[in-house]
Amino acid sequence: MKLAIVGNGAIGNLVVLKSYLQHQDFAVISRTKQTFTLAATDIHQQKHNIPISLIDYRPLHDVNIIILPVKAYQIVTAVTELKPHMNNDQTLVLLHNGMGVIEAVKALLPQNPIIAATTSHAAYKPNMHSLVETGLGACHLGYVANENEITAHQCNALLTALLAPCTWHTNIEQALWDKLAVNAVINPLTAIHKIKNGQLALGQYQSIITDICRETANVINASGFNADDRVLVHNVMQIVNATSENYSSMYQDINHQRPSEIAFINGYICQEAKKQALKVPVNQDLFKRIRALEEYN
Ligand SMILES: NC(=O)C1=CN([C@@H]2O[C@H](COP(=O)(O)OP(=O)(O)OC[C@H]3O[C@@H](n4cnc5c(N)ncnc54)[C@H](OP(=O)(O)O)[C@@H]3O)[C@@H](O)[C@H]2O)C=CC1
Ligand SMILES: CC(C)(CO)C(=O)C(=O)O
Repeated sequence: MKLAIVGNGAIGNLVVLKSYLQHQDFAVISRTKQTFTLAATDIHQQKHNIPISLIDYRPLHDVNIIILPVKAYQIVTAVTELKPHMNNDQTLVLLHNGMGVIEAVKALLPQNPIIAATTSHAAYKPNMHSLVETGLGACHLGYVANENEITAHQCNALLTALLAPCTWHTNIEQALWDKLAVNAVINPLTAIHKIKNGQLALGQYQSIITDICRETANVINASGFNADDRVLVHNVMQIVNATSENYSSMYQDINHQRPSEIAFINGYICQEAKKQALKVPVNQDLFKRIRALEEYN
C-alpha cells in the first residue's frame, strides 16, 4: 500500500518522519521542487536524516491513500489541483484543524472515499528542511463520504501505525467539534499572548479558558451534538500539558506573518452561534483580535 503526503509542513513532515520510522512506503507532493534531506528530531530527541524524493502528480496512480495535512484555507485549492490526477478508488484523508470545508471537498470529489481526521500530536518546523516533534497526542478519524469497509480498515491501520493512538468514529463530526473546542482555546490565546501551549496552565488564563469553553459547549449542544463545558476545560488542559513545549499552529502562523485558520475555528463557532441565535462575545473578541494581528502583519 502506498501513501502520498501533500505538502511538507509541520504535520506533513511529522507523517513523513513516522512513515520513515515504520518503513511505510510514502511519497511527498510538494511545491518545493528539489529533493532534500529532512533533519527530524523525534520526541525522544533522536535525530533522523530522511531523504525526501518529491513527486509531482504523475506517479499518483500508484497511490492508495492521499493524506492532506494543509491549512483549512488551502484545502479547496489543493484538492482542485489533485483532482485531475486522482482515480475514484483513491482515499483522501483530510487532516486539519477547524471546520467548514468538508462539504466543498465532497462536492469536488463526489465518488472518492473521504475520511476526516484530526490530531493533537504536535510538531514544529523551525525551517524548510527540519522538523521537531513537540508533543504526543491522539488521532480521531471517520468517513465523511463514500464509506468503504476495506479502505476504512486500511486507513485506520495506517494512521494507528503512524499517529497512535487512533480512534475510529462512526460519527466523526462529534470528534471534530471536540477538537475544535480545544483549538478555539489554545490557538488564539497562544498567538495573542505569544506563549507556548504549556503556559496556558498558569492561573491568569483559567477564567478566559472557562468562558471560551462555556460558549463553545452551548453552540455544540444547540447544533445537535454533545458537550459539557467542564469536560471541554479538562480536555483543553490535558492537551496543554501534553503539548506544553509546542508553539501552536496559529502562534506559528502569526509569527511567520501567514494567514491563520481563525475563520475555521473561532470564526466557525461564531457562524454556527448566529444560526442558533446564541451570543458568543468571547469567541467574537478572539476572532477580531487575531484578524487585527493578521492585518498588522
Ligand atoms: N503544527 C501542529 O503542531 C499542528 C497542526 N495541526 C493542523 O494541521 C494542519 C496542517 O498544519 P501545519 O502542518 O502546522 O501547517 P503548515 O503550514 O506547516 O503546512 C502546510 C503545508 O502544506 C503545503 N501546501 C499547502 N497547499 C499545498 C498544495 N496545494 N500543494 C502542495 N503543498 C501545499 C504548504 O506549502 P506552503 O508553505 O508553500 O504554503 C505547507 O508546506 C492545520 O490544519 C493545523 O491547524 C493539528 C495539530 C497540530
Ligand atoms: C494540538 C495543538 C493545540 C497543538 O499545538 C494544535 O492542534 C495546533 O497547534 O493547531
